[in-house]
Amino acid sequence: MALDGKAALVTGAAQGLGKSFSEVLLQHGAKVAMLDVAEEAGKSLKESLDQRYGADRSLFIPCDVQSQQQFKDAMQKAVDTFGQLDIVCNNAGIVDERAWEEAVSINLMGVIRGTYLALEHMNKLTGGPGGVVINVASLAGLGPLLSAPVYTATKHGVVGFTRAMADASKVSGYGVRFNLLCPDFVQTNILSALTSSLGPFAHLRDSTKHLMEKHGILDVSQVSQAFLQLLLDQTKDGEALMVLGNGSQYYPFPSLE
Ligand SMILES: NC(=O)C1=CN([C@@H]2O[C@H](COP(=O)(O)OP(=O)(O)OC[C@H]3O[C@@H](n4cnc5c(N)ncnc54)[C@H](O)[C@@H]3O)[C@@H](O)[C@H]2O)C=CC1
Ligand SMILES: CCCCCC(=O)CC\C=C/C=C/C=C/[C@@H](O)[C@@H](O)CCCC(=O)O
Repeated sequence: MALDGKAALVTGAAQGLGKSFSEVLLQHGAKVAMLDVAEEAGKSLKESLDQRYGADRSLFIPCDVQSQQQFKDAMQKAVDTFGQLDIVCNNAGIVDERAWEEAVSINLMGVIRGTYLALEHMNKLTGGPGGVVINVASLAGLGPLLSAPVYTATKHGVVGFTRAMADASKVSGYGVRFNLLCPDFVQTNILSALTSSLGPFAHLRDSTKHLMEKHGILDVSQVSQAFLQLLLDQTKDGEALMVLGNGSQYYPFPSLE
């Protein structure tokens, strides 16, 4: 299978998109370390996956991506268990326009933390095997959502950071590729909790609901198939794959050179 012998780590893996990414990785032969703060959901998922794929193919590690020590220890445990890491998906994220510092801490700082920790283990200049990092942004990382300005900021930050890391890696010779997944609306807990997530911008929820009606709502399986497409295309580096109701397409970033 396409990912035989590969070892992956996914954050926010216990539910929603991260759960779907973990299942696709296992279906295609990879071993997966699943990190999440949702311990019960994570343990339940691990039990289910053990039945389908065997206990040695996956690992659930309770981890808050806001904690440097927890994230460092979790990634080290994954490397100790699987021998190395070839794939890291920084997926964990929230929408919370009231507790906006937490949204920045998870959505942006957590992605930066996971990217830097992944590079520590993958960097060919320091004896690593190389690899690929896929950071989960959003269409809100490419265009603003007026009902969620901080969420928009975190996702725009993930886009800019990931593209800069791809360029830095190419010039430095790290042997690590960095790409972005930018899904449209997807039916997960984030969408279900939307009305309570917008804080001072809740009066603008109808604008986003109209956008959801216009764009449609994706199933997690549509996004995880795009995740696999991005993962398997080794020509992609510094690219953003948009996942839309009518298919997936790479965002045409303008050249500023
Ligand atoms: N659902 C949607 O419409 C879209 C979601 N996204 C992004 O996809 C990613 C996954 O979100 P969904 O699966 O939709 O939401 P979800 O709420 O179903 O799953 C998010 C997972 O992340 C975990 N998590 C939250 N904070 C964490 C932390 N501090 N440390 C570790 N794990 C943590 C949660 O426990 C949960 O299992 C997020 O980055 C989100 O911004 C992007 C575009 C669209
Ligand atoms: C706040 C809900 C976030 C839900 C999780 C997501 O990341 C979904 C993002 C999906 C689509 C985002 C589209 C952004 C479009 C903008 O470029 C602009 O066209 C929208 C203008 C209207 C508006 O701001 O509502």
